[in-house]
Amino acid sequence: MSDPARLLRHQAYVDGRWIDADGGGTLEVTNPATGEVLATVPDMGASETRRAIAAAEAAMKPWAAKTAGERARILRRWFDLMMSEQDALGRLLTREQGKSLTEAKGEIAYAASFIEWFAEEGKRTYGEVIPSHDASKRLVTLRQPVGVVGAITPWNFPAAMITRKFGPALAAGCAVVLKPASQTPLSALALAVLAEEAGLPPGLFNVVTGSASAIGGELTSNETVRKISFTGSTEIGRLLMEQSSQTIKKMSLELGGNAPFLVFDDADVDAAVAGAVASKYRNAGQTCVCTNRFYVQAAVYDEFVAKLTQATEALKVGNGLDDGVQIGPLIDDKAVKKVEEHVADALAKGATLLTGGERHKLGRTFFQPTVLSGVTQDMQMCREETFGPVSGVVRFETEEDGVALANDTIFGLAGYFYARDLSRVWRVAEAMQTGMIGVNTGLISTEVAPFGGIKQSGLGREGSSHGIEDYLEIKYLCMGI
Ligand SMILES: O=CCCC(=O)O
Repeated sequence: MSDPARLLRHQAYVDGRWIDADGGGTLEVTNPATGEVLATVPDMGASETRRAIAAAEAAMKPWAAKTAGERARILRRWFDLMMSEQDALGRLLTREQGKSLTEAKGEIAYAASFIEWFAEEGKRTYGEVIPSHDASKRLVTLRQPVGVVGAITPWNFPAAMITRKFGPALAAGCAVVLKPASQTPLSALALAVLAEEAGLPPGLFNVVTGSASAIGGELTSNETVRKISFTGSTEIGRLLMEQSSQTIKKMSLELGGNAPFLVFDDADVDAAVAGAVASKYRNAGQTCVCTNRFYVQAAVYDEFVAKLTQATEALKVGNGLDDGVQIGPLIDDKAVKKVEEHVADALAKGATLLTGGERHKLGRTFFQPTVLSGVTQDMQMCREETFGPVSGVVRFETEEDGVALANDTIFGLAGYFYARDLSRVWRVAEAMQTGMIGVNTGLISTEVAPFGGIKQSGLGREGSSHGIEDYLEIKYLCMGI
């Protein structure tokens, strides 16, 4: 096993060099489970970002000129290194983010899977020969890399949200400037260490740490950047879209969700409870596809609520590095305050607390896994993402009512439902307004399927054979013969 210290970097990575901020400023990265300062990273801004963009532009030309197979071989080495360092990367991720080590190591495998998948997909970016409208002309399309990409990634998946963008971008022949979340830059820097060791040429993978507004402002206004790929809140996505409108950039936005989870009266309730726990409590409820609202049909409501409460009470809360822990701390105090606000709002409007409801006795940002029944659509927890370990359950009567409640939101990322009647399964799947649906399952994420939302949950798809499209432009050639 390698020395884990080699993966813990205190400098940003630009043009193949490890560098400090121009002004020497730094930001602390802390462990949310203990408060320990893990490292400091450079507090950079617009000028360092501009240099990273220039380096990316220069690096992209020879990279795009390579064959897809040549690019794939380097990406494959990066994948292999990530998998051989799965334990060290997972531990670092748990320490900066808080999720359990089992989930963190799972995230590393998930992150690596995007590199492996897109290394191969890069070989299949076919053009077309179009049957011509004119006997003296031949029509052909090429697919070419979009250009320099600005990527902005969140703290809840500090590794996988990076590779889900870098995998297709690099495979397509692009170069990327990344602004990782300030709470979790260490995984990003560790990935850069491994990319360098894999032989990725300098300038293709740049990590600029520091001020979100200054770095984001430069990425969105700089003409060299031809695409922004962002995962985070709808509010910030809107701002980035507005800022990018001046230079008309291509946008991939994976934004907020408010995922409904419906249980119909023909469902296998035990399976629904297992799916509910998997979907709701993943990463302590801090996942954009985590269930946010439960809707349960009247006939199975009491049984579902009782079993969900029992399963929730059995969850082990603690430091993600400790054995058997399933729920780690929330990312920061602001996150806990939002959860508290949603619980207080629900109770004030008539919901019933069945378990949890408060900060955990472990202190810091730990919160008790919570279940509330008698939740209604006007409560904050049905209107916006709670992003914490809180299950609010709403009762509904008819299938139409359930679907209408599920669709009553500006968001449309993921949705889930449990039902056994085949006609109902098709009706509900077609009627639900989300980009992804888990039917009789609470886990849907994989590199081989298209991930993304509709409505105000975003634009574009990541992962799958579609995920590389966003990093390619179609060029049409009309050839007179
Ligand atoms: O929270 C964002 C993404 C989570 C996932 O890919 O399942």
